[in-house]
Amino acid sequence: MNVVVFGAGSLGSLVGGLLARDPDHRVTLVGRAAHVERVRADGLRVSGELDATTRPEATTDGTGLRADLALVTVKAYDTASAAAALATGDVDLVCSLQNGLVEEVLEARLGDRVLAGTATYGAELVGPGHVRCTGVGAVRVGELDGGASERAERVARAFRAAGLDCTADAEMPRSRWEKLAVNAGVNAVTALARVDNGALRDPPGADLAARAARETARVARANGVDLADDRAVDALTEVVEATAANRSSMRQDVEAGRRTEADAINGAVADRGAAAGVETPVNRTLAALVRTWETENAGQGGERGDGCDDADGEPSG
Ligand SMILES: NC(=O)C1=CN([C@@H]2O[C@H](COP(=O)(O)OP(=O)(O)OC[C@H]3O[C@@H](n4cnc5c(N)ncnc54)[C@H](O)[C@@H]3O)[C@@H](O)[C@H]2O)C=CC1
Ligand SMILES: CC(C)(CO)C(=O)C(=O)O
Repeated sequence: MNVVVFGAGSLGSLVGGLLARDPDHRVTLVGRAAHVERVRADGLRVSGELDATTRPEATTDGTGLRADLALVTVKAYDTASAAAALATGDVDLVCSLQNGLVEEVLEARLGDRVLAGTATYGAELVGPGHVRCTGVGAVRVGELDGGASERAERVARAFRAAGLDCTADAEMPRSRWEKLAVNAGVNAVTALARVDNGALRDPPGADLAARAARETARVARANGVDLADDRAVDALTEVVEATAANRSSMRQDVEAGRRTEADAINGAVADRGAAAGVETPVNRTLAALVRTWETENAGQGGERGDGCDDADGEPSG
């Protein structure tokens, strides 16, 4: 498959680097200058829980690209600009692996080429040309409205051919909201309290996170998605246990002084809840607290800490 990975930061570099292990795939990373230059010169190194050095192509220009599949791995707030860039090219399928409710943003610009996806691999960009795998997880892809899908199967086969764990999911709407419930419970709480995910195993963090996840399940049901409260809380509990030693992505953003994805996670739950007449006091409060922090602090961290600064590209939001 000819695959473009739009947003070669942590997750995009990991997934793109691993996909490039299959010589039958042609992989192109779209990223920032320092990272792109290093990948072109020395290849992409994957370390940590997986070990590989591969040679994907790399570019800073995401416009006019031709691909069978574009994986979108920018932060949620950069989704609209990624969609605009992809719309200038010739891409058959587009699949988000992001957190948060972003697929509708892609669909508005790119139409029914868009598949939904979730990823539980953990990734951290160490520096230009080098990404660390902090957790071997799994990828799910499927139709936004659910149902069996030949094109999702094709994408899943391409991932598996390169040794990634990937399933075509006929129940993608539920899987997507389940992942949202997990992120609604984990991300803002760990970012605000500055704790590892494992702190949510016990009260009071566990109770707060479970309330955010239950609210998300209620909003999902009001939006026609069959996600039971217990299933959302079980998913949360499993992820907290499996990632107990992790710094959540939102905590990493806050500690680095970067903008967060709170709008696409807790904010999206609160907004969809309001539209459907469902009260979401926990998600609304978490989103407001993170936004309050962002107003005073985000953007003051300067360096990304991985040497792959955004300063040489489009501003992030
Ligand atoms: N890092 C992880 O372990 C996981 C991340 N996710 C989700 O995946 C998404 C991406 O997360 P990360 O990889 O951690 O973020 P990241 O910030 O490390 O990577 C995004 C990259 O996209 C680049 N980018 C944005 N617009 C661009 C453009 N127009 N041209 C070129 N490059 C552009 C940014 O400069 C950045 O390097 C988020 O929604 C996150 O929640 C989901 C599962 C795991
Ligand atoms: C699964 C989890 C909560 C792992 O930390 C994550 O997706 C994130 O941090 O964004």
